[in-house]
Amino acid sequence: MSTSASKLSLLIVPYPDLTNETPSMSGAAMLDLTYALNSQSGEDRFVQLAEQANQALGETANTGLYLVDAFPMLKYIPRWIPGADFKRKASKFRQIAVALPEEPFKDVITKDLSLMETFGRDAKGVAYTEDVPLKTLASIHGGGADTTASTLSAFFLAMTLFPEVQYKAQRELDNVLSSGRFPELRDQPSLPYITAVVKESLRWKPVIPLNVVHRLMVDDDYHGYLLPRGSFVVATIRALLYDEAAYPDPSSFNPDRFLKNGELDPNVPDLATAAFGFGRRMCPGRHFVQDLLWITFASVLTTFTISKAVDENGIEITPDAADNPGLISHPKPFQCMIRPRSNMHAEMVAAATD
Ligand code: HEM
Repeated sequence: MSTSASKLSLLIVPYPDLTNETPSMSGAAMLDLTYALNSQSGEDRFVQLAEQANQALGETANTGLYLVDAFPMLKYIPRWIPGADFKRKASKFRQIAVALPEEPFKDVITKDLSLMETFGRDAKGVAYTEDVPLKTLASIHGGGADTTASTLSAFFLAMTLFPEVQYKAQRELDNVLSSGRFPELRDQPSLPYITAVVKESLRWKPVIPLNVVHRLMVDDDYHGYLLPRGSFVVATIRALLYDEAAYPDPSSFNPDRFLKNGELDPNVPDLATAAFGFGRRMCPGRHFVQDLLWITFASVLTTFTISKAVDENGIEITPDAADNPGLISHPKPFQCMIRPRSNMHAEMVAAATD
């Protein structure tokens, strides 16, 4: 076997469950972004901490799931009483919630004493205590990992189920990039279809379908309805992104809905306002993550083809497009095949990852 052929076979990967891979990919990216820490595998303690924290959040953040949400006095019952399972869970989750900010922060602060200097001072000129960077960095690390993994999985699922979209995206990439070159963010204006694939991935599989619950600080008026201070407000993000009037045939993965005459259509509602939440607490990572998704999708589609996996009889396996519900929603586990588009593309990937 020639060198390039052996490299190629190494890169052909049938993924038994792609949703297992994406959390390590995004977890590693978030660790690098927040703490400049390098993680090479999903076994990394800090990547796992973020995954565990998100699982805990998924189990607890749906208001009303536990009786204690409605009757706070239940928090005083002893742990050993039958039905007090929520207390045992809460103490386990608390350990994770404490470890998530503290462990990576300690790791970094012992190596880089200038971190506190970098964080600077508050508006009154007072130096921040360690609590501020500790919690700020953890909210970025924890907030970015699982959400991004969800959209990465949605993208691989869409490419498996909608090969015509993938083909169109690859044609655009091939036309714009001279062969042997990876895309760069500065190529964005020339690659509107890839931008539309990012938008459609965020719309097709809303990451936080019911948003994070908000509570009103003051009375509010909504079309004549009084919403008293203290009310919980649940924004149905999924309903907005599946609104037939704005997005006809919403279950189809159709990036063209964002385009007109080969350009992004400014008249299509800007979904970023819905997929990333609302008001003051709107996702602060939204600009960063859209670029991260763009460069990831563009690089993957430049070099790889994603297709259905086949079973032992050679029959294609069509993944179920359904979701695993939760505060952060993920596509159900699915199989797919990821292989380089050609020997040249295999060489490109091998050279970039050497
Ligand atoms: C596909 C990716 C992402 C989606 C769909 C998403 C979506 C959201 C949503 C819906 C919220 C709640 C907004 C609200 O309360 O109205 C949120 C909050 C937040 N997100 Fe994201 N997010 C993503 C990626 C990221 C990334 C990459 C980061 C960090 C780099 C991040 C950091 C945060 C933080 C810190 C909050 C809490 C903000 C606050 O409560 O003030 N997110 N995100």
